[in-house]
Amino acid sequence: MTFTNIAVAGSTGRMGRAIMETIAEALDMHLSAALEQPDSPFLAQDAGSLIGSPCGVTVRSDYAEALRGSDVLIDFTRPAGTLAHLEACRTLGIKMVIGTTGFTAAEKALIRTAANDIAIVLAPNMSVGVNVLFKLLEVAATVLQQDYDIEVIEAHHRHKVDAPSGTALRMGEVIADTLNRDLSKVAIYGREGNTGERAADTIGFSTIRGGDIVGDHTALFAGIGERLEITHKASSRKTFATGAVRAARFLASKQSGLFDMQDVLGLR
Ligand SMILES: NC(=O)C1=CN([C@@H]2O[C@H](COP(=O)(O)OP(=O)(O)OC[C@H]3O[C@@H](n4cnc5c(N)ncnc54)[C@H](OP(=O)(O)O)[C@@H]3O)[C@@H](O)[C@H]2O)C=CC1
Ligand SMILES: O=C(O)C1=N[C@H](C(=O)O)C[C@H](O)C1
Repeated sequence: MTFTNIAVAGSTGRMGRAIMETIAEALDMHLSAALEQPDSPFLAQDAGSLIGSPCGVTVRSDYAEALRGSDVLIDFTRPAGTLAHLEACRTLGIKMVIGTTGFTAAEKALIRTAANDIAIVLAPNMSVGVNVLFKLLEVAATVLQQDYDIEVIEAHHRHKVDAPSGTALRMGEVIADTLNRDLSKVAIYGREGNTGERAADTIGFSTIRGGDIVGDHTALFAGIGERLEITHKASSRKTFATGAVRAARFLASKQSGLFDMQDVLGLR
């Protein structure tokens, strides 16, 4: 059997640990590098010891050097970190699975450009359930059209730093695209004070942060006399980590191009 050498960025973070656990369970994957920031207290420690199975791969911050010999980098960090790793991967010809959220439009354009040279999967949510939810939103928006007011509600743990979540924003994009609306013009990010009546065609976003909520997302279609709610609740980060490793496998046959989980799961 041939192994795919996987490097993990943000390796000591919540997702980094879940991804290293999933790699450790996979028969066709090998952890080749574990990356962290230069001030990380985990530098030089065995990355496997963080998940209870030492593996001889130490946590390193010299990413341009540490990445040599890897086939794919799985990156769940922050936009600044991902963009630094992107340049190194482009130089070294290493493919990327990017789960980081919170990119600006300009930052997403940088990722799109890099995908001319390397194959990249970029997705704000790697769970199968959320990617099915995106398809359900297309059906709901197509049938319900402008007679229903649309709101996206998301809830996450107290440590999350970006809002609305990348998944909520993608839900808004899917709905807006289906209805031929421009999300940048119709999105309402929270309401306060004397807001006036709800404007038709807007898509509202509400954010909840608290405790250890892994990730809940609801699309609400509120009409007259009824409302439809489509909800996904993640109860473990394992679902995202499994999706990320599946995305790394998908990239084996790709040399360049930008893909998302709809491509990986055959939902396009
Ligand atoms: N696509 C998906 O399915 C999912 C996406 N996410 C996204 O993944 C990202 C990470 O989430 P989570 O694991 O919970 O976050 P954590 O804060 O637990 O982990 C982030 C890790 O990245 C490191 N990091 C932060 N900034 C940089 C940088 N500039 N360069 C290199 N490394 C950096 C952190 O190091 P340090 O601790 O030293 O700051 C930490 O180890 C978020 O954007 C989140 O929204 C999360 C879950 C699922
Ligand atoms: O930060 C998180 O935790 C998550 N972030 C992703 C997002 O912003 O959509 C996906 C998931 O809901 C967990």
